[in-house]
Amino acid sequence: MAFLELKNIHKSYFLGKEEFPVLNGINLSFDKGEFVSILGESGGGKSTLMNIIGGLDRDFEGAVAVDGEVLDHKQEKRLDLYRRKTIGYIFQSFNLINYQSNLENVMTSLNMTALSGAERKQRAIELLARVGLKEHMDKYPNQLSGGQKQRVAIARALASSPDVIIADEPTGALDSVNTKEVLEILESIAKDGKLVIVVTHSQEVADYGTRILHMSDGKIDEEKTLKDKFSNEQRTDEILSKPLAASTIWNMAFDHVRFNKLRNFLITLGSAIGVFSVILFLGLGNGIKGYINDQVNQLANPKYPTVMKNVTTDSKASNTERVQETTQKMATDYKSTTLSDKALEKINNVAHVKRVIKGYQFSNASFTHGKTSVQGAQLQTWTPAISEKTIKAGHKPGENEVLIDKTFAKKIDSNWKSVIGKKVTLNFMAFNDNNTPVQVTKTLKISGVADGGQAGALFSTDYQTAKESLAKAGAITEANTASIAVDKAENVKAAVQKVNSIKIDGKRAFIGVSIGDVLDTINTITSLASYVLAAIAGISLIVSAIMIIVTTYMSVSERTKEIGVLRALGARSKDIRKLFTSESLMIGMISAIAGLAAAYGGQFLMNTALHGLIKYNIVQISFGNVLFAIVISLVIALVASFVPSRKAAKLNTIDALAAD
Ligand SMILES: Nc1ncnc2c1ncn2[C@@H]1O[C@H](COP(=O)(O)OP(=O)(O)OP(=O)(O)O)[C@@H](O)[C@H]1O
Repeated sequence: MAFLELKNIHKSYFLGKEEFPVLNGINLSFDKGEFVSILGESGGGKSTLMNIIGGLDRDFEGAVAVDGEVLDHKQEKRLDLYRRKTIGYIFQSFNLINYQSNLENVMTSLNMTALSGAERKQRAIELLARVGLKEHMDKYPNQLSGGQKQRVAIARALASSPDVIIADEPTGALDSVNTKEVLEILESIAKDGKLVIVVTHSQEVADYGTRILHMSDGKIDEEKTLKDKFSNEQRTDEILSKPLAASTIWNMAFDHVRFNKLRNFLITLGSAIGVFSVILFLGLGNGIKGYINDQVNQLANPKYPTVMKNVTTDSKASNTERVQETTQKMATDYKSTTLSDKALEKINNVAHVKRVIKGYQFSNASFTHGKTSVQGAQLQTWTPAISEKTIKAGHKPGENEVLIDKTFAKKIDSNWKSVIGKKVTLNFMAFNDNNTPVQVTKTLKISGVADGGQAGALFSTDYQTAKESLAKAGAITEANTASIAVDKAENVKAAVQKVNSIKIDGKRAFIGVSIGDVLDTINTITSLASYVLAAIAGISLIVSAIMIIVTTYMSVSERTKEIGVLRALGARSKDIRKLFTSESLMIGMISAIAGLAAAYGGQFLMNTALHGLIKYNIVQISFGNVLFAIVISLVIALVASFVPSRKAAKLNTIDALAAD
């Protein structure tokens, strides 16, 4: 039984409906150890026949049997394996991969075998030595002569130790010296017990073989045996074949990214700028949020929410609107805004509330020291809700004492700390039981100086002192504000909710506000602003996606021939898809890393520059931001390469090999 048999092969090409028969019933048998030349006029169908034998063409009638088994051309997987294991291809135009060294070109075929990494390398070096090119193994194909290139191609074709070597015009591009050398190598391959089939126009080349077949009109019209076939003894160097490993595909993609340095650098730069700006804006959002939180927490103790009387009837009103209405009412209908002891008792009974601290709040107070005065200040009584961190000198107010704002202290004396112990006169308007305004005046000793920072001026007195002053002026002494001490920070929200749900006479009685609520609102606004800015910056990521699409398309069309070669070597269609996807992913990953590095650089510069001003790191890139940058870059790369990489995978191998 012959090793390779062609049974009644028919093949036609169609132009529209018109049929052009090329092969008209070919019946041939080949054995191992043969060196068969196929001669024939141009256009006679020799290459077409080779593509069928080589497992590149599946669209024909008839059968190809190897070792007695008929190949099922419908099974792509089976054909991939057949090309990988049984067939070695040598082309007229060498078809070496130009961004791989000669050694790597041979390794590409060996990477589809089960040999270990070290074994592959050793075999590649041995094969290059066999074709006389060991010392050229680290060169690239464009650094070799035509003859040398063809010898690298032969080494590659032999790499997986296939049983059949198909060579389509292997010496067509070579001079007579190189032709002879190549023919000698091909003959030695046949002597090793392999089947060598060579398509040629040259009688001289044909005469080198053991048998000549002549093709005419799609048929074998002449057959001549020149000498006995060489030994066809069973080879001992059979190598198990294996599909390309993901790591190999990744390495090939990396080699190609490196080969096209400038182009890939520019795309990476574009994408990295997108990642950089998005991440910097998100980091800035985090920083601003953190800064505001920090400022607010320096001002107020989150464990002490504030309570005012609710006077709003509109059930849909927000707490901010309610506070506004109560504050306004304090100036027109003061009595309606006071908190009776009985009402406050209800708050005291709420779970997690430890105690209720009564207080006052008056707007439009004035403070006078000698000729220096401040008008329209907000006065409040000291409560633990105010953070002691706000006190920059001195202490909180005790009996007949006042804590004044730093700006006012500076007006009194540029050495502002020296104002402590001095006297100021406090004046403000309160109301009596008839809602008639009464003037309250009190001279107080300055106990300390406070700084309200971004939140505004801070003036506070002791509650008892304020109460006595109100009583002396005949004004209402009931509290108009209160702070509640909650046992634990995590219970604040629940306690405030409960306070807000208390009803007296069927109406909502209180407005409880915690710093957490205020911060929630601020944080929402800040996040929103930073997301909007990041989204605007993100437009550049869309541009980078388009760039990746364009380059992947360019890459596919530039590398069409390479795709054909890889397929002829036995790479699967999904390997080709993975190759292009890996390349995009690599560019996406490098862009993400470069963009992140730049964003961290920007963070460092901005924080260093602004630290003197605000004593806070205003850009804070979080781990979540980093993760987001990486994920978004990879997703963009994946989406952008989706169509082009599929296009590459679907290319017809024969057409791809014929590409210029
Ligand atoms: N993809 C195709 N579509 C249509 N016709 C084709 C296609 N490929 C080849 N042909 C035609 O089939 C015939 C055989 O082509 P083939 O390349 O097999 O000939 P060949 O004997 O190898 O020629 P040459 O010696 O010039 O390389 C030619 O007439 C060619 O025009």
